[in-house]
Amino acid sequence: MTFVLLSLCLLPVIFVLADSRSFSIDYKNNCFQKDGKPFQYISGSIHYSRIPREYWKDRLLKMYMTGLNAIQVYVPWNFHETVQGVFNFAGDRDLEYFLNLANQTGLLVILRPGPYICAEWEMGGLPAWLLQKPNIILRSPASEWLAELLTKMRPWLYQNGGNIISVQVENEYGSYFACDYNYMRHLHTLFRLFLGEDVILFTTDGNTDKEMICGTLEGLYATIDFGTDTNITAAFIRQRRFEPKGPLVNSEFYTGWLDHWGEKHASVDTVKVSKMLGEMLSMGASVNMYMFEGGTNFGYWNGADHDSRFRSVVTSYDYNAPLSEAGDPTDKLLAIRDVIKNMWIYGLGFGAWSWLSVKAGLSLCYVNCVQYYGFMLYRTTLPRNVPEPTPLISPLNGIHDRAYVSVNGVYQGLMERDTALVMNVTGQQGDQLDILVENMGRINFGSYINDKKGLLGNLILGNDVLTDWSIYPLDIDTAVANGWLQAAHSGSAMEAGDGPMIYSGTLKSTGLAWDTFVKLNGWTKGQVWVNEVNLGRYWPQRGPQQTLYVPGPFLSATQPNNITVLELERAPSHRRILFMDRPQLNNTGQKT
Ligand SMILES: CCCCNC(=S)N1C[C@H](O)[C@@H](O)[C@@H](O)[C@H]1CO
Repeated sequence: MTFVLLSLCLLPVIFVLADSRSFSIDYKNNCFQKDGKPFQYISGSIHYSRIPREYWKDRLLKMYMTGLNAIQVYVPWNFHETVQGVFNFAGDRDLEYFLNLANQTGLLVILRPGPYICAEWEMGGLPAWLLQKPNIILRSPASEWLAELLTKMRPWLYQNGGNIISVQVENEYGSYFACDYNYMRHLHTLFRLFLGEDVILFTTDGNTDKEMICGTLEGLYATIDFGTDTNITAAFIRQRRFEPKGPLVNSEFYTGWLDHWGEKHASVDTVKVSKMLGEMLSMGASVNMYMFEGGTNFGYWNGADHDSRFRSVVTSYDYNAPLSEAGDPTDKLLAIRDVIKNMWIYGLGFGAWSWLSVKAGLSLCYVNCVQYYGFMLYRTTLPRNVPEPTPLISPLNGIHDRAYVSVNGVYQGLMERDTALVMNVTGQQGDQLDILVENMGRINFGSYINDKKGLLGNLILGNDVLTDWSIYPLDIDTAVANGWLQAAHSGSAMEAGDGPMIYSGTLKSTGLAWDTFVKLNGWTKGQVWVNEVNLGRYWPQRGPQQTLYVPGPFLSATQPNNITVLELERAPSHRRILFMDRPQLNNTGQKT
């Protein structure tokens, strides 16, 4: 059976009333229509939650200058409702300001409000406080959040005078084990309730029959996603099985890929990306490039994956994307720009015809202690003398995710989820045992997203089950923001020893506040704050990322900048950190 994939969209002679705006699907001519004329979008993903507000305009302009006519945007629920019932759309969370900038820049918007978004973002965008509810069922309707968000978004719909041309419901739901059509129907009802009947609602799923079968729903336009290792024709044939008519759409064409700690920096070939983009566009497909600008997982916002084992995503979301993490154009961007330019040169512009779219017995985890991110301290005493090295065991793999162990303040070593479930300890009965537990980001994809953090199971020392824990949520971010740590350390030049230690210093202002990249050469693993901003995690010993991006707006050009480093394992005797003019994202395991 031959299959016509060309999506010719001939120019119909329709006069559109000046003040009527519409964006719809033309099922007869297999394309989108904008104000009655054929429309093919060339879009790029950009996540405002990963870029300082001061740089949004810069990134959007660069995307426009590349030739894009649309952007695709995730809205992370936990970014806007970190604490239940407290909605935050200010500053770096000012979504409407971002939409307005895009509008001013001439970019249309494909909005993806989830409520689950995946995105290598903490718990796929779902707020950690959901896990406080016993027996919570994740990926469920989230009516209050959707009411709050979608009510805000309605005026931004294209047909209402804004720039949102379509809205995605959920995210690759077909990849989730549940395959619950009633959940998707409930979301569909909510989206229509708050957004009205006109906006295009769509789904995106991976390029397999199972994913498309479980992720699609009558009334939601089915789109597909795939990268450079895919046969375009085969993928669009699969989409056609679910949408026999209407535009061909690749909603996530992977221009790069994500990095996990300990793995090689991802890289996707520029020639492959530009060649496939050109082929899809010449078939008349609408394409969104994922990512076009990746940005950074500041603070604790990185997610994690769990296939054979837990794998935490690194701080940089550079993604080997056309615009680098710091917003610099790459050769990949230039190649993409040429592809799009050629589309225009051959008169395939959109105006013509577009081709061919806690005094417990057992430790409590984070959310029960009302701390969702970062670090928790679990403290108890040794039940007996252990003069000889004695195994401390997490029998149920209950370390979520890394534990730094000290006895009477002397560092003993570390334990790690999936990979280091036992270590040796010595001490006297009654000695203080401290376990500092680090949350390395909640799983954002697949069946394990209900990813609770902390000590989730008993620890056993020799033959003794350890109990009588005291639990301390460590709000280090507040301590840094209030300068409590500088005061605590002033004058006490502590020896750089092993184990968790806070270091602070100042970066003298140079009259400039430009972008820079901090390199912690010889350090092991920890967290960095510049002034009161938590830059994210560093782990040069494991790589591949060796530097952390420091956006200029985080620095002062006139005042000394406070730098705070929480080193979790071992600091170098020199205790220096470097501020460089370029990133280093591709060295697995630092070469000290
Ligand atoms: C390692 C498994 C990654 C699963 N995620 C996949 S396939 N992806 C699809 C997902 O929709 C998007 O949010 C991103 O998470 C993207 C990967 O960058």
